[in-house]
Amino acid sequence: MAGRLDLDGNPIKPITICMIGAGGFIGSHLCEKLMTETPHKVLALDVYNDKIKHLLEPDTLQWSGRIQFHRINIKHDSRLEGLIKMADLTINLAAICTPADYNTRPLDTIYSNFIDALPVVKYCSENNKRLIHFSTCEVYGKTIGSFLPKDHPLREDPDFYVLKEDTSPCIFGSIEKQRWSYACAKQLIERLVYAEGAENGLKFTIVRPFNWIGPRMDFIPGIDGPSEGVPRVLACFSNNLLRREPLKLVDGGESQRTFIYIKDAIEAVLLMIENPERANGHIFNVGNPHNEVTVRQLAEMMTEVYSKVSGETAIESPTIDVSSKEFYGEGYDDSDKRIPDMTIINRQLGWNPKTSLWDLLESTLTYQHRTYAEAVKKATSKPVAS
Ligand SMILES: NC(=O)c1ccc[n+]([C@@H]2O[C@H](COP(=O)([O-])OP(=O)(O)OC[C@H]3O[C@@H](n4cnc5c(N)ncnc54)[C@H](O)[C@@H]3O)[C@@H](O)[C@H]2O)c1
Ligand SMILES: O=C(O)[C@H]1O[C@H](OP(=O)(O)OP(=O)(O)OC[C@H]2O[C@@H](n3ccc(=O)[nH]c3=O)[C@H](O)[C@@H]2O)[C@H](O)[C@@H](O)[C@@H]1O
Repeated sequence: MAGRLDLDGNPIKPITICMIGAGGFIGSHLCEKLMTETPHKVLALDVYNDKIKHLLEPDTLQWSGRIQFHRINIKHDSRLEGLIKMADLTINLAAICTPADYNTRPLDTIYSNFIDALPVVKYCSENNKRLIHFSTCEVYGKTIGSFLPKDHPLREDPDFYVLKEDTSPCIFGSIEKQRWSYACAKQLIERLVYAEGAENGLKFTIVRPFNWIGPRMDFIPGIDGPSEGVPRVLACFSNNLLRREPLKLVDGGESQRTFIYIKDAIEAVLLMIENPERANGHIFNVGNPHNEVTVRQLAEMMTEVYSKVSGETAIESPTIDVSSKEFYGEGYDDSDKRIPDMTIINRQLGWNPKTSLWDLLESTLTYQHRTYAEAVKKATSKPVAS
């Protein structure tokens, strides 16, 4: 760890980071990276800590003393400002960010992604502290190309679908399509952070993740989360595979996504943390433009990879079509395609993703199988109470 240098060859000084939402999927990987590869200290804030328990106990861990967990709900906790003041940098990850909530709990979604983030921005600005705020690729909404007729040649033109931080518009559906409550709240908090930078000199970086996936993402319904809960697609499909049920393709599984391995993405965040001069004032897409698939192709690939890692043959009909109304309820809508432009992050931080979709699914599904297969078997073999 000694002698670590930033991208300009300067020694990296140890800092204290106030990480809000540290107990979630991204937070747990970021804490792990910071503890194992850097000398930085983390004040880890969250309402849960199950996903970082392995970093907090026991006291003999080489980094004990460098990570401190604070069980705090930022909605209502007067300790928040003090913790931000104690740190050099605040990273805000806290949010409701599962699509099943956007149209069914729009108020909670808007409060979580906008109102609850306001004091964090304010305390950073007033106390002259640097902020890395987690937004989302969903702020781009739909592509311009999606409004062209299906067979229009311009749909093939990258100008009509590649998403660029500084030039692409944000295109959402109508208000009754409540799916966009999340994207719209994230867009407004981005605008607020940006304005604090412009008017009051806040040093900020905004991250727009494009479908980061890997171990510890969300939960498996009925095992470590509610039976009726609907997590993001990786966990939905993992759950179906573990239970030997068909994978559900919403509206035919035609939407396209680019998936990036969490460990590649965390490398990008570490570069932002340790190169403030290069990261401040920027909005960064963080994704893997080479890993594009339709959701149907993702289902097929996950089925194949899961068979390989579990040694179980796939079921006879591995997928089933469901309507979005049936799966998510009224007010659902979707992003059609998400290809991140990588020019800015490449220029500022020299970062590129490495892991192919096949490889990242292989390591992630190996983890899912090892972590959940026994528990699912037990849960499904329980006799039904009469
Ligand atoms: N995973 C992705 O690919 C992805 C993509 C786009 C955007 N993001 C954004 O990145 C951030 C982190 O995402 P994630 O995938 O780790 O989600 P996650 O749900 O796993 O983590 C969010 C964490 O924030 C905590 N939290 C929520 N509200 C809180 C509150 N009021 N007080 C304290 N803690 C609170 C939750 O308990 C949770 O542990 C979110 O802002 C999300 O919108 C993630
Ligand atoms: O991860 C991201 O970058 C962002 O996008 C996600 O949104 P989305 O990609 O639509 O969410 P997923 O639940 O991962 O769904 C991906 C696609 O799979 C489909 N899906 C999902 C679950 C399922 O069982 N079947 C299925 O076909 C969805 O309809 C959607 O088209 C979430 O909004 C956020 O976590 C985040 O901000």
